[in-house]
Amino acid sequence: MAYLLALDQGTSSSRTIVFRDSGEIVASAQQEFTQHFPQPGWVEHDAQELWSSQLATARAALAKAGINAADIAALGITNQRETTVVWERATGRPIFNAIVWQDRRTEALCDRLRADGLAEAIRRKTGLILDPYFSATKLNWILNHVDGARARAARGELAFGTVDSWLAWNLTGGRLHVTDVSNAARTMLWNIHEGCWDQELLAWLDIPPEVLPEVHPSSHQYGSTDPQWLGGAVPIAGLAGDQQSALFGQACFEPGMAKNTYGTGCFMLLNTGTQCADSQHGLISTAACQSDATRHYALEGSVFVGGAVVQWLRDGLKAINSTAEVEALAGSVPDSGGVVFVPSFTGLGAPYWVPSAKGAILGLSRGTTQAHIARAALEGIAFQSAALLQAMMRDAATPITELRVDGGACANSLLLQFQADLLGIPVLRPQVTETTALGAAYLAGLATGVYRNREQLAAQWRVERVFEPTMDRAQAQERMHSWERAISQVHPA
Ligand SMILES: Nc1ncnc2c1ncn2[C@@H]1O[C@H](COP(=O)(O)OP(=O)(O)O)[C@@H](O)[C@H]1O
Ligand SMILES: O=P(O)(O)OC[C@H](O)CO
Repeated sequence: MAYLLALDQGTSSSRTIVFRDSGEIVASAQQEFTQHFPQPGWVEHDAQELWSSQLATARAALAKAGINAADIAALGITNQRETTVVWERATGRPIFNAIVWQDRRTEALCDRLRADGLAEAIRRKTGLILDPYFSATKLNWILNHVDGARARAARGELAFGTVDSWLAWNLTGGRLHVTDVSNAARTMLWNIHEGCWDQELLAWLDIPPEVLPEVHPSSHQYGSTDPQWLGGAVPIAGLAGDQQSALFGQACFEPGMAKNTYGTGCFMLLNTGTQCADSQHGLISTAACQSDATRHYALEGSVFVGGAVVQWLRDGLKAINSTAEVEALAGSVPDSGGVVFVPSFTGLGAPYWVPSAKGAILGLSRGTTQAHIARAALEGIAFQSAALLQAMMRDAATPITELRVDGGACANSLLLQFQADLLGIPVLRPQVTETTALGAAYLAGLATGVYRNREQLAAQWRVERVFEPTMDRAQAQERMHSWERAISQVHPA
């Protein structure tokens, strides 16, 4: 029996999980960190806090499991993607807060690139829709706004990385400046067809190549942790963006298999195999996890506010004391009473792509209570995900017959039942819903010989509950229409 350690650096919290090679959870530790909102539409994290909270949870998880570094076969890192860190190579100090994927400050730069007619060329090279979401414009912003950064970057004094790079750098005491294909694909600087940093993109985005990390497959022997951190050297053998990692952890290895992760945002990914699909319906193409020289791809729909709307019910509206309470509150009324909640607090992502959209609660009446709003908030998560699946079904070569789900908000059965009702296909919740972390553990285990192949991993996937659609299809369609009407009010065409 072997143990694998997964470091899962998410948007809302840092988490570490110790897995047995069977995929069973042995112990876990989690720590929230500060969200900084310096201006409307801006979202930042303190990169040092990301690292210190991640390290604290790694140590705590090992202690809870009663094991030490020598017992760990390998560790994998998975992370919130696109979030951009720039640090000094000499000192390891970040020169600015991490600019988080949700941050919209680079909208004007995106508009300029669009006006220059570059959106389509960027989409062809990267699979991405030109939007502030991705790292490139955030990196450009840091280089332009931090005193002296541009000159220092050109001299090779600065390193750029997504959060996986930043953690790998710190874990190895500054020996490794690396990332994997699934993270590189989110920067908008990586050519997903050729598998390389793209010189034209670097020129358009004004990024000096000196800042870039080395890129490897997601399952790869990257190096070892500095013994000072975990009490011994542990091989780092997996890096992956959290959503591609979840696709891997859900064992969606065959083309046509899809998963939706309900975390801070919602991310639906469909495996398209070795074919890079070209979406006609507002989805993006992205690199899936890679374990050898063969490139794999996924179609993705990204919803910027998913479970975060429940945090807003807790922290903003103060309708609940804990996120777990939302199910009981929403379940205390039979329906949303005509309320539709569009939770686009940080713009609308796929398939609409409206960076400037704001959230809205529509259909209020004298009878509306917090319970109706809570229910409409959960429905808003499901409506956004259903719009993604509809787009995916139109784009996909093969029909999607079921949806595997995971992430913090998938604990909510009311949400998943409504999701199945809207979609008209079964929604499958696995026994291990920490599939993001599991994917990273699997990638690390594959690179170090703990596992032989993907088939062995697929055999370990177990369902906990299947949510079958029960709603009449005409009613489901009418509900989707009410959602689309609300969207057109938030964002008049
Ligand atoms: N019972 C619940 N119902 C709905 N949402 C929930 C529930 N429990 C947690 N959440 C939401 O799930 C999110 C956390 O999920 P998680 O997968 O840990 O996110 P991340 O990886 O983005 O940090 C939070 O936004 C939280 O509000
Ligand atoms: O931290 P999560 O789970 O909300 O995931 C964030 C995504 O990676 C952003 O693209």
